[in-house]
Amino acid sequence: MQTAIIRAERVEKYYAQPSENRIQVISPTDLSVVPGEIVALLGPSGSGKSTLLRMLTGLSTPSAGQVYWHEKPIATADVNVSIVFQSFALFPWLTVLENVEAPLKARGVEASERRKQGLRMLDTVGLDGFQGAYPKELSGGMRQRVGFARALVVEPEVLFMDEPFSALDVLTAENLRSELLELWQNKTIPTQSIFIVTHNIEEAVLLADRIIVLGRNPGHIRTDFKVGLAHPRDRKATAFTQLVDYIYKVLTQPDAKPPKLPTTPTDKPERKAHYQMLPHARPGGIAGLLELVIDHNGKDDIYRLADDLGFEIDDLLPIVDAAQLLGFLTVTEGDAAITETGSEYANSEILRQKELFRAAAIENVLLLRQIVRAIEAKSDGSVSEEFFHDILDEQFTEEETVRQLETAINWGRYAELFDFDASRRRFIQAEKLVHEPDVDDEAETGA
Ligand SMILES: Nc1ncnc2c1ncn2[C@@H]1O[C@H](COP(=O)(O)OP(=O)(O)OP(=O)(O)O)[C@@H](O)[C@H]1O
Repeated sequence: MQTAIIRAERVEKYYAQPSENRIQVISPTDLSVVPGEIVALLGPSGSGKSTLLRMLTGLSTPSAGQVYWHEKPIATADVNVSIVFQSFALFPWLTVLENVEAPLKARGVEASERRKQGLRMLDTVGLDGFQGAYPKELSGGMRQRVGFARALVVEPEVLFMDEPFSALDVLTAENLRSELLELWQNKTIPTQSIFIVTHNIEEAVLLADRIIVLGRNPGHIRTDFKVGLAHPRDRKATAFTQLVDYIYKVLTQPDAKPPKLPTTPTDKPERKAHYQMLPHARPGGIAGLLELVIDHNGKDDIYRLADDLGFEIDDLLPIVDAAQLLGFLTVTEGDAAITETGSEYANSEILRQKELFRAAAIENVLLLRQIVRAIEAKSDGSVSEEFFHDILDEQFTEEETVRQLETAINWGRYAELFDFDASRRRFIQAEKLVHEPDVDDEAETGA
């Protein structure tokens, strides 16, 4: 067992809320970064990837638990890490060389030595000749090269990267990725370990020796496994695509225990949320996806569907999730297959579609069921949004609570389960559910 450079022990993060409640963003988590590996951290938006990265670097203090740097509490240790950011985060008023020298200056390195090391690093990342340029004169790819040079010039023991390639076009990203890998494999840089946060599953499988997938609400490790593929990796190789499919599967089934991997992942017990997380998808989008799956003979690989649609997988996943939640789609081994109800839904005319959606929503979505029950239980047939806000607030962040309610309103209105009075922020009975001739609008608004 290798000694960890960084070791997080039961780290947690929560944020205070205006109300008394606090929002837990990371649940107690153990995680070690050991020498000789590239670790990729994947997870859906909001699962706490950046939060975890910030705690591991010492930029942010855990609310509970401890991070150790070579077994010393990180706050008291002489930490040698660098971070490359998605947004490059360069100083626009400094030249390329001055940007690269900045961290050396902060460490008190003398001017001529700074210049020497800065120029050498610019050379390493392919930017020799650009030392006098300003960031605005450079392309995105070159700016990120400056970002790398600035991070690497201090010879960090661990190099952290937060989505370093996602602001770049596909070809530039590919190019920069393989150059980084080359620097690492040839040991041109003395960095002991690289920790990369990414949204891109293929990127993780291309680069990483170990992949960690986070789940959310609150953030927790769903699976943490080694990637046994030799470099250079071939995206078309079966072992590669199997691994990509496996990770899609883990990500598209947030409530399932991660399945067995082609290699052996360390499965962690899965936590069950009281309320499922409603995926933020619109009914129209769900119907569109189902039609597409039908066009593909009722079954297709999610990854290929995203490709065909020109969608980022992150944009498609909520729609897939929603269709799955409603029982219109099943996802197995990264393949989405339409169910009988899903097929009927996609092929029906609008009123029948609404009926099917209504039945599926009531059956499968706790929040919608509760809203309908609450409206039915109230003599005035209306209930305030605040009531559900307070309940959801216990489980989700403020931002997510608002989004959950927005999605619930959208689905509930579409399915005619209820209506929503936006001026009074109240859920009200849907027109068509009002059977009593004497219950009119006035009675409703008088509540
Ligand atoms: N200062 C803060 N106060 C309250 N909540 C916060 C704060 N910072 C982050 N959060 C919440 O913590 C959760 C995790 O955020 P984080 O940025 O770490 O996630 P992420 O996985 O990196 O997301 P993304 O992939 O979208 O960048 C989110 O729900 C976010 O809204």
